[in-house]
Amino acid sequence: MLWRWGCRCLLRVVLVPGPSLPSDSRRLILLNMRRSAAPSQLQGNPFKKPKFISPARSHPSPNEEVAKLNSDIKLFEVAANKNNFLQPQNDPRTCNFNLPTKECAKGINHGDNYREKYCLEASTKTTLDLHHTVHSAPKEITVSKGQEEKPDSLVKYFSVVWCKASKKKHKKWEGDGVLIVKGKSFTLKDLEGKDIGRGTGYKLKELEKIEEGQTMMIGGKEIEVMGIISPDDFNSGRCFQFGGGCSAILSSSQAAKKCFSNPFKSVCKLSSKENKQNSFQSCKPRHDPYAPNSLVMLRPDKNHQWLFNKNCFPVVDVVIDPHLVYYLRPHQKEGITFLYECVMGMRVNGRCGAILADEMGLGKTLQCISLIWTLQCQGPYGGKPIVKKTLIVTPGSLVNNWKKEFQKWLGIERIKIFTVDQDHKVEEFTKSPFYSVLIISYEMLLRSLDQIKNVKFDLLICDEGHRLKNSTIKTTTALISLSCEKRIILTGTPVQNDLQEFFTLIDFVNPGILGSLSAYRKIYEEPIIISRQPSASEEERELGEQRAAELTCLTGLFILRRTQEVINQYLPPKIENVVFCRPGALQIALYRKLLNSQAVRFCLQGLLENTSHLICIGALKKLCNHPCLLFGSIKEKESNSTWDESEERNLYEGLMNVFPADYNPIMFTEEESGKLQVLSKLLAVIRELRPAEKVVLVSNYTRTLDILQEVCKRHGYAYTRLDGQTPISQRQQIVDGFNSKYSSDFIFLLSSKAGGVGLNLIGGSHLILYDIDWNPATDIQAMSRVWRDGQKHPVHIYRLLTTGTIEEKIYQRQISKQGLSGAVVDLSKTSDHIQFSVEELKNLFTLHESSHCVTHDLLDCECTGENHTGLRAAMTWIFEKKNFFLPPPLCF
Ligand SMILES: Nc1ncnc2c1ncn2[C@@H]1O[C@H](COP(=O)(O)OP(=O)(O)OP(=O)(O)O)[C@@H](O)[C@H]1O
Ligand SMILES: [Mg+2]
Repeated sequence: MLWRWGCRCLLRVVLVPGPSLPSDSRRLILLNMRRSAAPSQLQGNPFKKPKFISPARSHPSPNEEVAKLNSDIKLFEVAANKNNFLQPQNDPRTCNFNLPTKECAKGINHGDNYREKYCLEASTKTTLDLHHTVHSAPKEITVSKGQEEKPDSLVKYFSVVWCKASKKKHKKWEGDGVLIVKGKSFTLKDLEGKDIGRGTGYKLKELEKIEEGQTMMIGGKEIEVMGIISPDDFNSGRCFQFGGGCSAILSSSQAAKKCFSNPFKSVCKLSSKENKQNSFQSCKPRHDPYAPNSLVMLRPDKNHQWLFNKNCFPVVDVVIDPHLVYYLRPHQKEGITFLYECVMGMRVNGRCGAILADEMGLGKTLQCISLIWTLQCQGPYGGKPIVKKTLIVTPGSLVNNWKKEFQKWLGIERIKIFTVDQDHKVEEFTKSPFYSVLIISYEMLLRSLDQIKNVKFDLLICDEGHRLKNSTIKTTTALISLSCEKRIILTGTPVQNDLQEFFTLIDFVNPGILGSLSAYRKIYEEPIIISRQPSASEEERELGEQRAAELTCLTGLFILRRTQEVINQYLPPKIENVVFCRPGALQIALYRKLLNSQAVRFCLQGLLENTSHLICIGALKKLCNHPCLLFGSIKEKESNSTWDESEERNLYEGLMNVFPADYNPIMFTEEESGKLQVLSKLLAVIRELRPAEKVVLVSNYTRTLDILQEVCKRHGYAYTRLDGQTPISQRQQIVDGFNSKYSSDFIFLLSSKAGGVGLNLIGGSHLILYDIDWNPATDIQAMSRVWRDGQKHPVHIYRLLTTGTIEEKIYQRQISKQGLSGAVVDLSKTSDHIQFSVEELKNLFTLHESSHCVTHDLLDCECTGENHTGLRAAMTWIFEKKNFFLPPPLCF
């Protein structure tokens, strides 16, 4: 027997197989609810067992029952029958059961079999049955570890209702709960996962006998057992069914199925003459859905129509403008289809949010522009446009880039864009009916929030939206306060395995879908984090993994991430070089001194505050970039009044004596830093061998950029610079200038933290990462600035690392943790918070002086790093004194 709970009524739906039933061997029987006091019963709790109805027994006919129901339920039934959504779950791709099936309309291109691919992709991640409200009624109490185990390890799960113990005849149940019985003890949890009762020492026999319908007194609470929960439903967290998330997804499975209406045929009769005329005019799709290569969006199913087509307009195909389709890559067509279905509420019923987390350079901007243009001109109901006004919020440096992209793909006539800057205020936009798209930076948004709130935006796009991962920052609260329902986050850098940040992003696009934060913590975050700790038991590990898989599955419906591989074929080759540079003599002396400082020794003994090691790490990183940076920091600190008590004093003690007595940081030399020396020669090689090519030089620190700028000046290289201080209004101009073939700039100095995201720097084909970040995503972000659509030359990436130092250790950590950026769609990978054990700190705070590349040694690779071709060979040759090691890329 399969059963499910109706989505918005006090009724249960029971599906009974039987020989005399219709073709799909099942029918729906709608039962009146047995009781209604507990909250879940008002919303529908699938883990409450409905009254069993034997297939052989006679029931009231479905028709009789249906007659009692409201139209909502009728629709539910019809949709169910039509779409066969209650089919047995033989398909291993159960996780994606909710996804729309392949279009039925022959000859219409609905996006390159996207759904099939998506299904397969996700199915490799988890085999969980998302369609959790449809499952076999449990036959017997399930035991988690096999019947033959000791009774103490037997675990059973029950859905219950509970109230405080009382002698009243008519109980008023206070809530639903989950009862976990393990050996002689039990735990009672509410549906937010919180423990509300515990007990131990019960008679084993009594606990073993618990069955459905039984009432019991435990831990001062009276409970009634409503049903048995399978270990799988408990482990995945589905039994908690909180926050409406599950029911939303449940409904979508009914909704998102196949098309059923002819695009040219009205679904219902329109009464007035005027309506008929309107419908006649707008009945035709804007573009021909049958034209070759046309890209047609999924037609709304009956459930969607019932919800959103109250006026019974005819259903019209929504077809992407062929002018755009001509340029779209296959993954972009899929992306547009995905975004359309999300914002139209076709994927998760009643939720219109999406996260497009494609890797950098995949053209998220074009996908959004195509969506906006489509929704602004078309809609599935009578062709009526879905969106009038769109708000795009983006980092300041990208405001004009968005405008440029609109113009690039749609010209200046089709759509009117307003960008906010110093001279163009939001008022201008609000007063004019002329503009349909407002592009604003996050900073300006905060300043103009009141005016923005007065405009009714139908679509909100947050570019580089990972910055919204912190729910307490002003920008996030400001954006949450906007009433717009259709919300899209664009990010090439998805959240790095922080489950709380992940929640914030999800909750922003689809508010409430994961329930309250406290429930989310109990049901997902805690078990997942516990499972990742080395001390986790096998049971905890399994629970955590299953909860992670379920979370991935739930959110996978509205998160899409593709990797750069999908555009590799359109791009020139990319050659990545990791250049290990030997530190200079001064650097080595200072490094040794720092490692011998009291601060570092205390850190290793665990005697200092948590953050102290970060100060030590910061000092070592500065030193690797150039000793003059460390010199500057010490001088600055010395003049500070708190210097005497500060931890830095312990770190820097005696360091000044290592510098030459007359050391002047302004007069720094290249020889003092191994990396700077290599950089200077590398620039010379590029200049000599590839005079027409340009270089993007990236650092995380503005002070380091100052040094690099000075090097440019000394060598007479024309340069341009973009960092956090660059006024937003000038940023696009600087980027355009560098990208122009007429520009004489040889070098683009870029602060990766301040301006790395989203920029197109295809004018440069060499990118040098002068320093390394803990987070590999920051480096990948920077690299993606040059290796993207529009790049004409083969791209060379050089990552400079100081041999034997902390930089190598960070790099090793990066390569061992690479792949984490997939975290947004695969949360089951380990956490990457920077928490160091004393062992790790010991490793970090060691200088390896004898090796020319510790990372290479670790690989046990025999190569000498000498057999290079092309530019790499030239580099090796031109350098008179080989103060670097360049292993072949395949080494790593
Ligand atoms: N189909 C296409 N054909 C040619 N060029 C394209 C196509 N799609 C995108 N581009 C170009 O590729 C470049 C990168 O696109 P875009 O800036 O949208 O990437 P992105 O996904 O937003 O990356 P990031 O995460 O770095 O911001 C842009 O110059 C854009 O015009
Ligand atoms: Mg972008």
